[in-house]
Amino acid sequence: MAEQVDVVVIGLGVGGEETAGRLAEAGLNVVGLDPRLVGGECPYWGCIPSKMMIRAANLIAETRRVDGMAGTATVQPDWAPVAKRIREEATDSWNDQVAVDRLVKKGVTFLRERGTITGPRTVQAGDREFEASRGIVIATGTVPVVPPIDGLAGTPYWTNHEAIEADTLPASIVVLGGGAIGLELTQVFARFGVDVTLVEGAGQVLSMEEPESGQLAREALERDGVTFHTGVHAKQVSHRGGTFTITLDDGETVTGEKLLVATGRRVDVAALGLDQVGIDPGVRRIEVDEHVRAADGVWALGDVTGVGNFTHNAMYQANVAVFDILGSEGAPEASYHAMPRVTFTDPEIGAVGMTEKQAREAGLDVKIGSAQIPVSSRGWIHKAGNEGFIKLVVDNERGVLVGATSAGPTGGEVLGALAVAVHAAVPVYSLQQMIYAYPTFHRAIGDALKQL
Ligand SMILES: Cc1cc2nc3c(=O)[nH]c(=O)nc-3n(C[C@H](O)[C@H](O)[C@H](O)COP(=O)(O)OP(=O)(O)OC[C@H]3O[C@@H](n4cnc5c(N)ncnc54)[C@H](O)[C@@H]3O)c2cc1C
Ligand SMILES: NC(=O)c1ccc[n+]([C@@H]2O[C@H](COP(=O)([O-])OP(=O)(O)OC[C@H]3O[C@@H](n4cnc5c(N)ncnc54)[C@H](O)[C@@H]3O)[C@@H](O)[C@H]2O)c1
Repeated sequence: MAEQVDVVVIGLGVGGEETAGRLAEAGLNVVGLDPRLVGGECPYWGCIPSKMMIRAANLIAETRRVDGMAGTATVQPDWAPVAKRIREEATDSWNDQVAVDRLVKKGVTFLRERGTITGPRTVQAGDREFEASRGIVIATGTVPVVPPIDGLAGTPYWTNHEAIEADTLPASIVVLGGGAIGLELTQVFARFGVDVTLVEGAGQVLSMEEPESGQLAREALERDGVTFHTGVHAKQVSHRGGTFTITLDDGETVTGEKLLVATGRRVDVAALGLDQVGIDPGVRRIEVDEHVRAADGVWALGDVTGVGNFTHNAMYQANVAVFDILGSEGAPEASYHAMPRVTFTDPEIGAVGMTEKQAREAGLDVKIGSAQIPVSSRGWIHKAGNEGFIKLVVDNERGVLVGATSAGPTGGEVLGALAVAVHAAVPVYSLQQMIYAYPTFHRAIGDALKQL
């Protein structure tokens, strides 16, 4: 006999945890299910520990910049404090008791179980079944893509989990995939003295962003000693005597003590019972409308929707779902035209909205404005580590920005101003009349606007 509740949330990563907690605080009877850790990828194997690693790696790089600018400094990189901080401060050694207690305190019934949809409003969790009168929220995230490369399966390759959990670093590593995960971790490893070889199948790294961004990231990582192979795929992998040997499809071989597979993410919903609610179980992502509804009485949010694999998107969609489920007045409608994203390499590469290519493919009358950070006043003062640029993508017909990139020492922070401009469709004329504080990095936005 199914137990009666208001809402069942399947998956308690950042999106599901937020949704379950807020609905329970609003007085609904909520069941939250997750067989793994409450909080999901971001706090345990994603954003937070990886940014701790990046903070440490950037300290090393900044120290190396002292020479010639502020005296002399030497630094002896040591992974031990980084691993300790990740274990003790970020993840509690991958124990979610604090998060579970927080959720339960909000009133959520938490079960460490996998959820399976068994009917339009019913979910099985272990030996219990729940009937959710308001509906079901799917927030099951993604899992790493492991390409079907000959010999790869069965080898002790790393995904982001093993990379984040590493107590010690190898002498060398091959990184497969030059997206956000590949680039961020590659730079960390390289700055801690690991010999890194990065293999990217596309013609350049960070291929979804502006070509200038990929070029900038590559040059920065090459300065850190990274070797790149772009436009080639791994054809064969072997692991013998503690060494990975990867044969590429151009005939070259690369070797490393470890192999990190960072070739993207995929949804894993085949066994979720989506057919019970009229959704094809073979989907590559669960499509949602502006209220993040996926079907009658079903909401989906976060990475599983394929809108953008970012914590801020999961939180954004969670907010939309909460308002809709509660039937609140003035419920917000989701819009993704100003989706921000930041790759936390040094220089940081922030972007919002469309790239130039996407805008042209959308048939817009595109105009581009750009500025180089090293020749801006702040960039020139900054000197060592000042690489970066601003690129603005304008819809000339509407006279507004539809996209922008901000790369540089604080590229992710400077992005904030550009995100507002794209989000609110601030007229370019108005942006041109703004006063940009001197001498800030964000003042380069004003320089780029002068070209329009
Ligand atoms: C190395 C790395 C670095 C990252 N850095 C950033 C960053 O700096 N900024 C940023 O915005 N994003 C970053 N991300 C992405 C971010 O982690 C994700 O976008 C975010 O975690 C998505 O949240 P989610 O709730 O959709 O899914 P997840 O966090 O993946 O959580 C999904 C949960 O669902 C559970 N689940 C799956 N199936 C079931 C089922 N059938 N029943 C019950 N539970 C189930 C899983 O166990 C999991 O706990 C990073 C990711 C990685 C891997
Ligand atoms: N700072 C951030 O916000 C942040 C950081 C890390 C991850 N993330 C999110 O996590 C998700 C996963 O990150 P990711 O870097 O794994 O994925 P990604 O999709 O960003 O990049 C994967 C890369 O691997 C390449 N690739 C695919 N198959 C390959 C193969 N067989 N050989 C060589 N290269 C191959 C692709 O061309 C692509 O460049 C991303 O969607 C990202 O949004 C975000």
